[in-house]
Amino acid sequence: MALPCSNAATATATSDPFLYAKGITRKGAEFGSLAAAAVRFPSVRFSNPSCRVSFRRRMPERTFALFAPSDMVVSEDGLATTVAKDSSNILKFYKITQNEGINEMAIDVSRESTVSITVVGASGDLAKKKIFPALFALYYEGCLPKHFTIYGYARSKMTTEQLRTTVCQTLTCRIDQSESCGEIIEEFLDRCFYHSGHYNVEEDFAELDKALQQQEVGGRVANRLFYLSIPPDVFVDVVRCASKCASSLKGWMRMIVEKPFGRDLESSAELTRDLKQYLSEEQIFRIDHYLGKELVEDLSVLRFSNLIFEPLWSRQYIRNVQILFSEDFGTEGRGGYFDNYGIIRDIMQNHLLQILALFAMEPPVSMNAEDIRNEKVKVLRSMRPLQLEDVVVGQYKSHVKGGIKYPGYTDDKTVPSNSITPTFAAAALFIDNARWDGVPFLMKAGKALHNRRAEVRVQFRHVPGNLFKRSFGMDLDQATNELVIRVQPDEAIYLKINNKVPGLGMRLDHINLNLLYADRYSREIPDAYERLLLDAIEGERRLFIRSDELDAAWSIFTPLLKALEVRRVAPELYPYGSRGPTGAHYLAAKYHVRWGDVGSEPQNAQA
Ligand SMILES: NC(=O)C1=CN([C@@H]2O[C@H](COP(=O)(O)OP(=O)(O)OC[C@H]3O[C@@H](n4cnc5c(N)ncnc54)[C@H](OP(=O)(O)O)[C@@H]3O)[C@@H](O)[C@H]2O)C=CC1
Ligand SMILES: O=C1O[C@H](COP(=O)(O)O)[C@@H](O)[C@H](O)[C@H]1O
Repeated sequence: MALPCSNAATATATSDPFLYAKGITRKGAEFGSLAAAAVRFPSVRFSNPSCRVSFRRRMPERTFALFAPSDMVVSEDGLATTVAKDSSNILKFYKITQNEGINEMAIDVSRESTVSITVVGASGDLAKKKIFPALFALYYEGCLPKHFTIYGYARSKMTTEQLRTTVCQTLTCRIDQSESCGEIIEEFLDRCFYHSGHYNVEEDFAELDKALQQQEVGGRVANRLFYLSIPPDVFVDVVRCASKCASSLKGWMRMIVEKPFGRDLESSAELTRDLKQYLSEEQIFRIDHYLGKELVEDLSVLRFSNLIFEPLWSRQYIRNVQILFSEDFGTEGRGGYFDNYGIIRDIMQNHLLQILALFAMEPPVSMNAEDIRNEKVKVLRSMRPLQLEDVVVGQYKSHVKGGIKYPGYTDDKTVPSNSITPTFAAAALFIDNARWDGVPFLMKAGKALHNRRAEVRVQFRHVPGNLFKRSFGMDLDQATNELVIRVQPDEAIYLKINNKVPGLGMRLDHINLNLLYADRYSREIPDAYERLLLDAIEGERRLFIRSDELDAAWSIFTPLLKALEVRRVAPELYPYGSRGPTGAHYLAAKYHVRWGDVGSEPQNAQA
């Protein structure tokens, strides 16, 4: 459940023998109604900045467990003293909460354990671009455990100094605290090391293990997180070598696995089978970084914490849902990878489908990982496998604009010149359940389009017997409400409504009720990888993909992917920087839909 960022968590004793915990969780929620009786230490104040608090529902036991460190700061009056460790390291608390049911409260005090994070594939693009910067941002925000070490691992020969120099070039500081930023970067880099080795050689991982042990000092529990930022064909080798030769003896071992998880249902199931020879499902953290995006996480909050939305969230009021992704650049530098996958596997089967699942699932029993993932699996399993006639594919071709020549997809040297891999796709999907029967869920994803954007657009039905239809002219579609959740850039939620233009006449205006994040929230939105890395360190699985979810996702797309390949369906060519193939409009028209991202937006839709 909600995990607070270390320095935001405080728990203060009220009266003996009760403990009252109060703080702001990392997710921004306040927790305060947690009261418990401490059996051993009646009044405790957790003022340790590296102390982390989590609590989750656990029925039917009537105890809270608190993992107490030997050096936890404990005091009746807030002053620090040291507490002796009890033999089990566990303090028991009885629940007194009225509203929350029975909770387990666990304090994972990082001073007791170390975390070693090994970025496998540290010489690569993702490691440099996303993983190291995200780890630094977490360090900068005080969210990493007190004792941590980061190891880069790859075949490239590099010294620790060289890794630090490379990583340093990618680090940026959050503006408001820039004064001591150089110092913080230095501190962070001091914790970064590099070890060169092959991905399939156990001895190399045994050497890594020794190197990790050198940092894991102080007799603390040593936890290990591996981030597999490597091509998928070496996933299993690394998992085998790491689990045999570099797993943690006393603490946990977790593996973050990057996509692609296979190419279809069979290869994905095979990958899962192979990984499970060495790891349990609980140790596998399949990452889909879209789940770490602020507005994607907000979908559940929007739906389930606002009375006004959930009653409208069905076929009764919603005409269609559109999940859109566009990039204004091509596969530059990643053509070799991309050509083997294409846009449907790269974006639709994972990122867009995850958004769809969160959008369309039934309310979960709780916000716990398993409850949410159960609902996602259910809705995915209610979806019809995608048919060839409900898909349009495209590929970008070169285009000259303003005297600049933009390359076509097949101009990339790593792409075969006769490639028919789609760089664009539009699809109409259906969920055969009571809530969504007959509602088209349209997806559109493309590279080298006219803009970079990801958004969900919910188009509502026409107002029955609309008294104002004469004011709208012939085009009633233009007058229907539309809710837009803009994931990026310029995060926003806005609702298109009709409003009377002030004055003596009766003229109607389409206008937005607008929540632009930049206007409302001054805090910088964390990168998706920050949230996901922190969750993996904390063992929070809610934003990671479970294996049955993955199977359900592949079942929807695999028949289509096979049909495209067997029939060698030629993509419709579209110019680099355009809005994509015109076929997408015919597909939408087939279901009486107009793409919401085409045509004019009300004036106040922009950030
Ligand atoms: N880059 C991105 O934006 C995204 C990437 N991903 C996924 O993350 C993972 C890493 O991506 P990215 O960093 O771009 O990948 P890279 O192609 O940059 O590969 C990462 C590292 O893996 C090693 N490597 C590359 N090719 C091979 C090979 N054929 N056999 C063995 N090792 C190889 C190289 O290290 P060395 O030679 O030093 O061993 C390389 O530096 C991939 O699974 C990718 O699909 C997912 C989302 C976005
Ligand atoms: O997973 C991937 O995502 C990126 C887009 O991510 P974003 O966070 O920048 O929107 C995409 O470019 C890449 O092809 C794909 O593999």
